Amino acid sequence: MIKIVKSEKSWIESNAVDQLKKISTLKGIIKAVGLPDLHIGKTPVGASYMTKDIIYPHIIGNDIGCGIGLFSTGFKKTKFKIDKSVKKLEKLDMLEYTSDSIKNIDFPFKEKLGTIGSGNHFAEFEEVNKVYDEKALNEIGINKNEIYLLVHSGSRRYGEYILNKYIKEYSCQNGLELGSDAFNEYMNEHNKAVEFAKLNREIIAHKISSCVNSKENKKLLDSVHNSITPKKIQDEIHYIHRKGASPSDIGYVVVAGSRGSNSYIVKPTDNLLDYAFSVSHGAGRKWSRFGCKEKLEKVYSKKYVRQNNMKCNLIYSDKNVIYEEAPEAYKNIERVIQDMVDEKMIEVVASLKPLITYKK
Ligand SMILES: Nc1nc2c(ncn2[C@@H]2O[C@H](COP(=O)(O)O)[C@@H](O)[C@H]2O)c(=O)[nH]1
Ligand SMILES: [Mn+2]
Repeated sequence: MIKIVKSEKSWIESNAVDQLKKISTLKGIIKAVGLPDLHIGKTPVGASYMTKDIIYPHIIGNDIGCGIGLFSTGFKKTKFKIDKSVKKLEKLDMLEYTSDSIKNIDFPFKEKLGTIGSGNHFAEFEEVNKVYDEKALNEIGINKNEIYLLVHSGSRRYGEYILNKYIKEYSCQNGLELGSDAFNEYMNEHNKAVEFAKLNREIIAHKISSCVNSKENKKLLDSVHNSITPKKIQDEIHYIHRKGASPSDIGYVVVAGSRGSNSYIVKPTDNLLDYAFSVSHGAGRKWSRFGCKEKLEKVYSKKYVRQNNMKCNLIYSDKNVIYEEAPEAYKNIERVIQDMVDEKMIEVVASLKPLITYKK
């Protein structure tokens, strides 16, 4: 019932495993899976659960629909001017009202559409670093000589509003029973927040691409890592709760690394029932946000903050992200990927190298 994907070489903090074990005791939880990026959170991140006849909104938390999208830019590697793009992006204010394009959209909190949000949410220009499966890359529509845009963001205040409403009205531990009004209302709002978050990533990609005068902005991949999704298994509907976990049943997904490491495009194996149809969504935190500044302040020079050893440029407004979202605060992405390859959960398609990370 509980499965932790881990090898002798990888590290998962015991507190996160304890958190996962506690959640697995909730009524109706059939399966609880800790993926290689498992780490502590309000509920553990990097986890996936399968339930029947009941759902638990607090497990997936407030950022309903958070996910990762990959977009084309049309820039050839050789033509992409990093310094020029950095200068343009430094002047971009994502909080500025988006445009007439969202005028007719009917969503609560729609003024937040097109904003990235704080913490580890980002938009990042990538070059294809290493190709492992050329055929798969062609199938996705990726040209190894071009530049791509990775966007990680969610439903902003909308998801938070939905979760707070359900926490106030219902007990987290009791969950919402299938067939109840609360279940139907939550799922209805949850599905809208998932759509909101997807649209948000598209608008962010459009704004960033326009800012650097890209001529193309096609969505190639998109995966949601915080959601509750129905899944038919042997004619019975189950509910997959993913908290910082990507679906294994939608085709190719991106597993994010950090702004100081590669990210990976992977192909999940078919029918990962034992893993609640999920794979890792990222590297996962090694350090909690608290304490990062103390650990890194004396080590980082001003120059290194702007451009790290991967030569990735950082654009930020909140100084705290320098430390709290530092590459050092995350686990080793190569280990996370290898653990999933060894477990036969994924095949690697390509790695992406970060060039510019925008966190404003
Ligand atoms: N390529 C980048 N990946 C990053 C960056 N900051 C964080 N991350 C990765 O994203 C996941 C997703 O986080 P979550 O909030 O949804 O749990 C995280 O585990 C990191 O591996 C970045 O700047 N660039
Ligand atoms: Mn996220």
